[in-house]
Amino acid sequence: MMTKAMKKELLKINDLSIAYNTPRGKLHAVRNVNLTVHENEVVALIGESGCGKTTLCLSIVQLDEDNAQLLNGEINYYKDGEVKILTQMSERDIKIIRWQEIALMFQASQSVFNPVIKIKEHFIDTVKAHDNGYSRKAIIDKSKNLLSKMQLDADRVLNSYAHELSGGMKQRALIALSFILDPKIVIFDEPTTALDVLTQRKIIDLLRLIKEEYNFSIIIITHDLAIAAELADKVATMYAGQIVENGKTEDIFYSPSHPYSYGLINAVPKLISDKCEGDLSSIPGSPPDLIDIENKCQFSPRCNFATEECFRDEPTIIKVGESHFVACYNYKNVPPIRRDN
Ligand SMILES: Nc1ncnc2c1ncn2[C@@H]1O[C@H](COP(=O)(O)OP(=O)(O)OP(=O)(O)O)[C@@H](O)[C@H]1O
Repeated sequence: MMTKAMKKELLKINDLSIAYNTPRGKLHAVRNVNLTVHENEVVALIGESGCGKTTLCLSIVQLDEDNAQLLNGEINYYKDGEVKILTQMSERDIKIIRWQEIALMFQASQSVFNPVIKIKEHFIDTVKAHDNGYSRKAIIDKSKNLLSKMQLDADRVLNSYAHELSGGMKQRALIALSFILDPKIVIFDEPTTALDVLTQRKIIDLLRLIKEEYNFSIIIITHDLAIAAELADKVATMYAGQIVENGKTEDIFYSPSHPYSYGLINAVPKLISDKCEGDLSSIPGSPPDLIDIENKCQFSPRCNFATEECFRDEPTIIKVGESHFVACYNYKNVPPIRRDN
């Protein structure tokens, strides 16, 4: 059996910085990010809106907006002993990687379904676009299998138009679609946001089931820390374009070392007990303007642990434990999360 320590690296983001060109100047949406995703690992990206999570994920498959600019760094994808530098690939080559190696399901993904063609044709088109030589029958069989795994009536869904399905059914059909080419990584950006609580619960349970059966990695962006706590092996907290903390899920949720992670988790007091509800809005203040970035810890104006040096210099990320990294001068002062509250 392969232990966690032996897991191979699949994706490696090295010192990545991305800015948006705006009329006010460069908006630094992703700043010096390092992140590794291993085979079969679930990585959750957490942090308030506007911290750079979506920009980071879009850059993995070069789907950034036109005004986005890669300032620095690279993203490596490892396959069969070879490394592919995603950030240097031509549009033609990256198109082969998308869906086939790295599938994406973004916030607005439900609109991916063209309203005038049946769901069945979306599965067929996606496979055919990658020229795999599958017959129509083979694609339908595989689609049925995946849709059934998502606990949908496969025949009905395949023969429906998107508007004939509920939001939860569409979302499950999309998840099935994202697996159709056996990708090695699936990126989910807020996969359950627009859904009611019961449907959210169901989708998370199904994701966990499908995850147990297939061998792939997940990067999940979520505002819902309960989802991160439940699904992820590793959590990266983003703030003002940076990963300010990164570690095993247990470390982040029970012994966070960054005051921002601590604040996010404390904003959801029942996170690790049976009531997993809450949002990320309860840390006073708001993230900084990413155009005029000062040389200081970006979280310092909102931080209860800040000292003089936090306002003088931006801390770099350092190792504070096995697989645990943090960018904070005062990480030692951040208390563990109490489990009994
Ligand atoms: N096309 C764009 N042009 C200019 N600025 C942008 C563009 N897209 C995003 N931004 C800005 O980049 C920053 C990072 O945004 P991003 O969407 O990556 O954050 P996020 O953490 O994913 O937030 P959310 O959860 O709301 O999607 C924000 O300040 C956002 O306003």
